[in-house]
Amino acid sequence: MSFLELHNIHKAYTLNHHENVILKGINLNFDRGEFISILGESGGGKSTLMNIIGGLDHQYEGDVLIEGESLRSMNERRLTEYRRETIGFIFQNFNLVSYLSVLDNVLLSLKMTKQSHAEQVKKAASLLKRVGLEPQAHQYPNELSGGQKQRVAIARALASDPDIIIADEPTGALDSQNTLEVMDILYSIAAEGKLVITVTHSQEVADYGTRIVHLDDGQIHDELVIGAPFDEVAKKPTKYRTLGFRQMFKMSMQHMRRMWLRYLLIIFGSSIGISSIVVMLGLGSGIQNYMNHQITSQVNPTAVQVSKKTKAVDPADQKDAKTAAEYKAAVNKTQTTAEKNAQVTASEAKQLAKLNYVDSAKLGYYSAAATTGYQKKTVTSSLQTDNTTVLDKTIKQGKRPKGNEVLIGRKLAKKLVGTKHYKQALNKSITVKLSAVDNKNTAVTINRNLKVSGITGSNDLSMVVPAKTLKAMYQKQNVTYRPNFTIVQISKLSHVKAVEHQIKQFKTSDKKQKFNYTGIGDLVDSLNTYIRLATNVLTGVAGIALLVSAIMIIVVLYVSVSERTREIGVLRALGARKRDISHLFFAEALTIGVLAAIVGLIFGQLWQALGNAAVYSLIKYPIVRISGAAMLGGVTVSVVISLLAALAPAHMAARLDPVESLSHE
Ligand SMILES: Nc1ncnc2c1ncn2[C@@H]1O[C@H](COP(=O)(O)OP(=O)(O)OP(=O)(O)O)[C@@H](O)[C@H]1O
Repeated sequence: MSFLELHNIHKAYTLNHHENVILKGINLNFDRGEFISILGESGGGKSTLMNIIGGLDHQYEGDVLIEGESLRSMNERRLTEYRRETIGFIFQNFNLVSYLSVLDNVLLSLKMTKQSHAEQVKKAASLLKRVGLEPQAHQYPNELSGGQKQRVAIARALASDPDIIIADEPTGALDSQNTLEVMDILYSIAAEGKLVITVTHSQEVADYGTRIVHLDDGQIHDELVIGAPFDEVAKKPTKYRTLGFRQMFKMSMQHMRRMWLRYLLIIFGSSIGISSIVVMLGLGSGIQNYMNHQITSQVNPTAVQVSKKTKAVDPADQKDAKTAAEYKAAVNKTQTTAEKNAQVTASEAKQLAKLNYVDSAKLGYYSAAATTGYQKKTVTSSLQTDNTTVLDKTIKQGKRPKGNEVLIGRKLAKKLVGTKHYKQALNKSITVKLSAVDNKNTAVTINRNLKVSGITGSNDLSMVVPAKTLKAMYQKQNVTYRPNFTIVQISKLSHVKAVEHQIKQFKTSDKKQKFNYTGIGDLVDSLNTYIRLATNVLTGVAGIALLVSAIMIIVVLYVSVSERTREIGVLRALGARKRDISHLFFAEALTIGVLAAIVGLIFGQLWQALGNAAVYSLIKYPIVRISGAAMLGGVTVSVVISLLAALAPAHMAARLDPVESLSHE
């Protein structure tokens, strides 16, 4: 059994329904230490045969046996292994990876061995020394002569220490001096006990070998042994591995660095999409925050004022009155009835406090018909007991009322002490009067001097007094204190609607709605929903930019696949798996995605700073607020979109036929 055996190899191409038979039954045996020259005219099928031996082409009839193992029986994984471990390819047109240095080109093959990085670099350096290119280790292929390039290719082919070197017209593109040098190296490789198979149509080159095989018109015409094969040399076993994602990532980086302008532009383009998305989200949350800030600085949106739904009291008694005294009594009675109807009882407040999402329900009293007197002035005003709807933020001068104190609105202060010096109302004693009906159905005036503890920014004639004080004032005049509202404090703004819905469900005995409620929580919540909706629409529109960038990435990657088709062929010939090839493009997409996200976030921050600076003098509030979550979302979207964009190009690259890739022009 020979080391390598070809059994009746037939190969045909079908072009335009016409079958073109290239190899017509090739039977050949090869052994280690042989230096075989396959000699023949152009188009005779030499390269086709080499591709079959090298495991690149498996569309043929017959079989190739390597140490008795049939290539035909090998699956994809085993064939890749065969190319990686057994075969070293040298091509007529060198096929070096243009964006890798000489050293990295050689290392590419070594990366598929399990040696340490230091060992790999040492081995690469020694191979370059062997082919006389140590000084050029850090140069790039386009800085080398043809002969030098071919010597790099030889070093690369030797790097994985394969048993067979296939050199397809290695000197075809070289002058006689370089031909001599390259053939000397190939000879020395055979002398080390490897099987070297060269393809040539030069008799002079063929004469270097130990055996010449004439292949013409797809057939072996004759074989000529011109020298003894070299002895086999025992070699140290090499452990192999596949190219991992890290290696492919590194290669992608090297490729992107060489094509930096193209990738810079695509990263810039994609970053516009990401920055517009994060800025739109930031603007949405900024506007929402601003609106909420503006609203909540005036009112408490989580406090709902609940009062009784009342009907006008039938004044029948008044109509029936015969004397002035009877009429007065009827009027007083009507007022008491109205007050009773409007009363919110302690047990009702308790029921309201028990509703879902409600923290508390506190009773209070409101009257729209109070009067306020200061010196000789009397002003009709409203009065309410202190409660959580009166925000500290609204008190512009002084503080909340305690004991015999009252908090008044700015407008009332202006009416009482004059527009210019209204602040002087602070700490002044004013008279607060309310007309009421006592327990004996007699009209009385509730009256007390209260000290102005504070002035609110409110533009109405309002007074706020502590509930205790008002209660005491009522009791003093023998008037029953009947709270007519309760402040329902809700745990969260988003629960206001739900609580209001529950309040609506309270019914009177005649099945009518029992309570009215006033509050702006519902409105604020709806407003927030609209802003969120508008933000989502704007973000969606900004997302179109992302779609465009995804298309740009797809185009760039397709261009990249097309430009790198030969490189893909070389990598496959060196023993890279299909998956390694797709990793090459996923790594590029990942890099584009991450860099675009970073640049996009930087732009976003820049827009945020500019936008906020532009409107700050106007609203004194940062209108763009890019949150951490929006930034994280931006990065994720960018990376995911880039990877999705890479799917089709990476898949196409991985499925490229190695032979067609290598002959790609
Ligand atoms: N993919 C292909 N489809 C169709 N025909 C092909 C294909 N590849 C090669 N051929 C044909 O096969 C024949 C043999 O080609 P091959 O490259 O093996 O010849 P060769 O002996 O190596 O020639 P040269 O010395 O010029 O490199 C040629 O006639 C060529 O046109």
